[in-house]
Amino acid sequence: MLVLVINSGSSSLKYQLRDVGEADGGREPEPAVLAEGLIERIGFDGGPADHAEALGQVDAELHRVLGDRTVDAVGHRVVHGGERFSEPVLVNNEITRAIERLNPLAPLHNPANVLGLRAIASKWPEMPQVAVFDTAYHRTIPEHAWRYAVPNWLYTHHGIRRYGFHGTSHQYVAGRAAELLGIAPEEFDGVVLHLGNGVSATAVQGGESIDTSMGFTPLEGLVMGTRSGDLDPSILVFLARQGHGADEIDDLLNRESGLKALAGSNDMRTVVEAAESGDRRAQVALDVASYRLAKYIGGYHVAVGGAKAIVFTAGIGENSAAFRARVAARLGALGVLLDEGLNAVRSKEPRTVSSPDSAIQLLVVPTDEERAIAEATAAVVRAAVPR
Ligand SMILES: Nc1ncnc2c1ncn2[C@@H]1O[C@H](COP(=O)(O)OP(=O)(O)O)[C@@H](O)[C@H]1O
Ligand SMILES: CC(=O)OP(=O)(O)O
Ligand SMILES: [Mg+2]
Repeated sequence: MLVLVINSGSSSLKYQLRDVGEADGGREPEPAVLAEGLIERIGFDGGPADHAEALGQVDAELHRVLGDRTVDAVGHRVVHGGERFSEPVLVNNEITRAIERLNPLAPLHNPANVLGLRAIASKWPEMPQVAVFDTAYHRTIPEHAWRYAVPNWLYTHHGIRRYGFHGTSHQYVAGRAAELLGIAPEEFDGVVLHLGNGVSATAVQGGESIDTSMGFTPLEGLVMGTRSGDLDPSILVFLARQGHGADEIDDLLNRESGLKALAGSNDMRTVVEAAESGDRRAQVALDVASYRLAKYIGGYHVAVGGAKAIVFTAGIGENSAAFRARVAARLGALGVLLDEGLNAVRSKEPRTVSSPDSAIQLLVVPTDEERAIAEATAAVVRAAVPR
């Protein structure tokens, strides 16, 4: 089945065309990537006017690759699924409107996801479309972990609770980690660290998410490329009283904070290089980021009743041996021992980077959100349209 995977951002559209094989009882072979690309500057000078025009460009590229074969289904990454969506769903107008109603909860992501859904529906009205939600995997988080200690109307009226994000990645990576350990996914107890531009950690028990560091929005939790993560909420009140507006505070915490604020760059490669050549701000940035992460790992080790593995994934987790080493060095109290030789190996394969004496295994498992979305899309469409 040919599945087009769409990850729409507010001014960008990432796509990938995958050929997903029929499940034959065993593990599916990895779906082949037939085409992929990124269209940027949507709505800006030099770029396409809107998402519909961007899709026209994708269509032209697909024609070139496919000849007279056609796309069978489209799978979308949708960041916020609220409380309603705990599984990937086949999209219709009502579902699209339900996703649109969640726009205020993820203003950076969901409006673009809705544009993508509508653009495809008007271009290919008969095309089956599936929404795969970042929040879905975290629907198993128990109330003691998702509830904020605030008056209940904030929840009942505004949906203010913790949702969690990057779920497609956390679920995929937890499954691959279980495979590497030689156990079933339902037997996996561990901590998954998605360290990309956005950063989140998830406590996984029995293969399910039981806690995660992002909350009501993807701002809570760890230090990220440009996001602050946790801070005292009174800081916002203080800034508001000083006359800073909501948009300015939003910008400050979402786009001007994190590594960018601490070290002058949101790119981990640049920060590590600067730290290694003696830049003190960069060293402090790495200390803050790795210390905060180590505290979450300790907390989640307790939450899952003893982690069997700590798993690194995404751009930084997969590629930055230096950052992994800094995190591991702070986990001595858990009996964690990094193998420096294994940690230095560059590879695209899931692998162990701890020494055999480590009390908890350290794993590196490359994530593949597009693959997970393509496979989920194919499964939903096959179940809905039996052949
Ligand atoms: N070889 C590398 N060494 C260190 N950091 C890397 C490397 N490659 C990518 N990164 C870091 O990964 C981060 C981006 O992660 P990624 O998962 O691609 O983000 P996103 O998908 O959220 O845009 C950046 O901080 C980047 O510096
Ligand atoms: C939800 C989120 O933070 O996504 P990203 O890391 O792609 O920004
Ligand atoms: Mg990412």
